[in-house]
Amino acid sequence: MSEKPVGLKMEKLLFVFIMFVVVTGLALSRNTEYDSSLVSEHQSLMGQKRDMQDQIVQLTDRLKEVEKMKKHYPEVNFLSYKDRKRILNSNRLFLSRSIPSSRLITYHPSLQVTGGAGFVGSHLVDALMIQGHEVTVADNFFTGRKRNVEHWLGHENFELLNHDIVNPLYLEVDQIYHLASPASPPNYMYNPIKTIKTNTIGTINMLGLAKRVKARFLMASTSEIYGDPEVHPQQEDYWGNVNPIGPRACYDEAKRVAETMCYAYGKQDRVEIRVARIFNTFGPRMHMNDGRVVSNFILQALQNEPITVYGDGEQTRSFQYVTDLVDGLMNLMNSNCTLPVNIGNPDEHTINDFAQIIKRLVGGESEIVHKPAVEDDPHRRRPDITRAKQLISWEPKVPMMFGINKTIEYFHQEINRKKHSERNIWLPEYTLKSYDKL
Ligand SMILES: O=c1ccn([C@@H]2O[C@H](COP(=O)(O)OP(=O)(O)O[C@H]3OC[C@@H](O)[C@H](O)[C@H]3O)[C@@H](O)[C@H]2O)c(=O)[nH]1
Repeated sequence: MSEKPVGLKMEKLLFVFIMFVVVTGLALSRNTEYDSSLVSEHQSLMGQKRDMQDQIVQLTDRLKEVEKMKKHYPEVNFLSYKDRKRILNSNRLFLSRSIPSSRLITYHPSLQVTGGAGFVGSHLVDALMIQGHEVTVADNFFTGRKRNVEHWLGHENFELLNHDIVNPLYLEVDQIYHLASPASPPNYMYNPIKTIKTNTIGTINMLGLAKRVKARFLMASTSEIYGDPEVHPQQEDYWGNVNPIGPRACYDEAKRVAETMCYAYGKQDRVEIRVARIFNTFGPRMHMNDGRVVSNFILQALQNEPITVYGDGEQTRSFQYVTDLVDGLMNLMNSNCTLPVNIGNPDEHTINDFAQIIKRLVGGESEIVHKPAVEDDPHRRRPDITRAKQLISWEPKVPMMFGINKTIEYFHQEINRKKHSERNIWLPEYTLKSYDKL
């Protein structure tokens, strides 16, 4: 056996040692890299976690805000589809070839209130909604306001259409409350032609709709059809005393012809009609610029301005609170009575008395002043409500002082509004309890 030289052995040993060092070094360096990549991965995960936690906090805050904004509707009665008299044939409108498809409205409410965003209309909407009906409002916002029905927007039983009834409207309804028209003398005199069109063409359109879908139709007529009455109190069979070319004629005569059209459709086309002759009415949600005596006097007294009595103030009016009127309209609609019915409170006052009452209830420094008399202003007005009592079991319940105080409260809030966000939404005065009998 040949002996390897020592130098060669040493070389080998050195080589093995170097290899050992190199391999170990490599292995060690790989471990370190592995560890550092784990650390950076961990750090990035922690970063993501923090981001997500921030996002969760932000989302939770937003959810809380949304919860705050969530609409809470007044509680409404639940009526089955059967009780709602809902029309079930959802294709019925589409089968009619005479209706342009752009005009088709594909849902099927059971009640329609024209002028439903107005003062009286919006209170009626409240009552019908709380009873559990599906209500469609058609309003052109000439004197109505979205705010009056804002508390129902988005409710599944409610629909609001920006629609002027001077144009035809096609939808499927069981009952039509036709209230659309300016009602305050300054408003209806401001645009007499529009007032005439709304009450004539608009009424024809709505009667046409009632005829097509076999809906019952209630016409909101007025005590003004009696004109400056020569009979006192006014019974429904009094024919009235109207100046056909005076400044009030656009309203008085248009409402008279609207009544005539109702009875013509009733006779010729068997439309089920109801006619309410509405006497002076007041309450919350009257417009600040309404111009009628109740809102004028309250606003003047609240702002310490002179209370303006037109003429000698010895003319009389009988004032009803709006919820009484709404009850009367619904009683009439659901009765068998096809005769015109006075809906008003026979509690009669001179305008001078009325100015004193408002001044006393509001307080303040206002003086009562007299302004020139209004042309053709009726001298006396008081409803005879015998027919309403007998045929629709209705009479007013709300004492005038109670109603006036509520109206003062409303106008007080209204004049103290400083920002648009202060909505002054007058919530429904009806609750489910009002309809215990349902
Ligand atoms: O600031 C005012 C406003 C009105 N008045 C008087 O108060 C009386 C009532 O006037 P309103 O304007 O409130 O109402 P009117 O009775 O003239 O008409 C009303 O009648 C019944 C409804 O159908 C209508 O809402 C409306 O036409 C009138 O004699 C009027 O001249 C004032 O003395 N001062």
